[in-house]
Amino acid sequence: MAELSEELAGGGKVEGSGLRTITREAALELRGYKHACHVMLHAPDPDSKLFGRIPLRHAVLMMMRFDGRLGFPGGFVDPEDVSLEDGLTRELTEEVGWGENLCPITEEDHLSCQVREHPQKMVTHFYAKQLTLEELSGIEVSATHAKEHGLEVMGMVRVPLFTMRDGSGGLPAFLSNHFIGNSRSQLLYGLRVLKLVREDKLWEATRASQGVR
Ligand SMILES: O=c1[nH]cnc2c1ncn2[C@@H]1O[C@H](COP(=O)(O)OP(=O)(O)O)[C@@H](O)[C@H]1O
Repeated sequence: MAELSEELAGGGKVEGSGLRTITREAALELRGYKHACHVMLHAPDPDSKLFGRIPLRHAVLMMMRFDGRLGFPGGFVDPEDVSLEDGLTRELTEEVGWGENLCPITEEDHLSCQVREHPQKMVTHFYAKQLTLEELSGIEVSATHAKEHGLEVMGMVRVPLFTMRDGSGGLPAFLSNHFIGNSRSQLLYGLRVLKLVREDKLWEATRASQGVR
């Protein structure tokens, strides 16, 4: 139970990593740490209904990585990048074909930040960017033409935010996949703070995901 609350609060759990939450400002003061930035792209989808009855409400993107794990688009910030957001945009260009037609990712989109000591000293910055459904669908298409398509990125996936009547299909089954780093807790945190899934539903789905086979 304690672990669940920790994950929903964005604390997460990565075995032996010594993960802790800090502010963006404190992260930028750190010396000798690598910074990685990842973003949850999402869009309101008020009209779509699965099987004509399950309202989807929002579209949220993650990606299938080269290593068979799910994660968010993004990556390590290089020393040449002017800012964290600049590094994130560069990674997004390579991974999903992020174009200049889209609003740039800014400091205001920064959602949370965690520092870890093992296996290497690094900070993971998590962003969330709201797009229109049309823009999000455009990203799904441009990702198939991006530099890393079929290489580091095997494909974009939408996260099912609903739970099926059987109690395990949908979000619980999705959460039982393998996730890279702390991306699973980033997902839960993003869904919770942006109110994309009701907190009680999120709690239930997280619990149910432990029993999915
Ligand atoms: O979605 C994510 N959330 C949090 N950490 C992630 C995510 N994806 C990858 N990471 C971690 O961030 C670091 C950078 O990995 P990534 O593969 O994204 O960057 P790269 O393309 O620059 O190599 C790695 O330590 C990886 O485990």
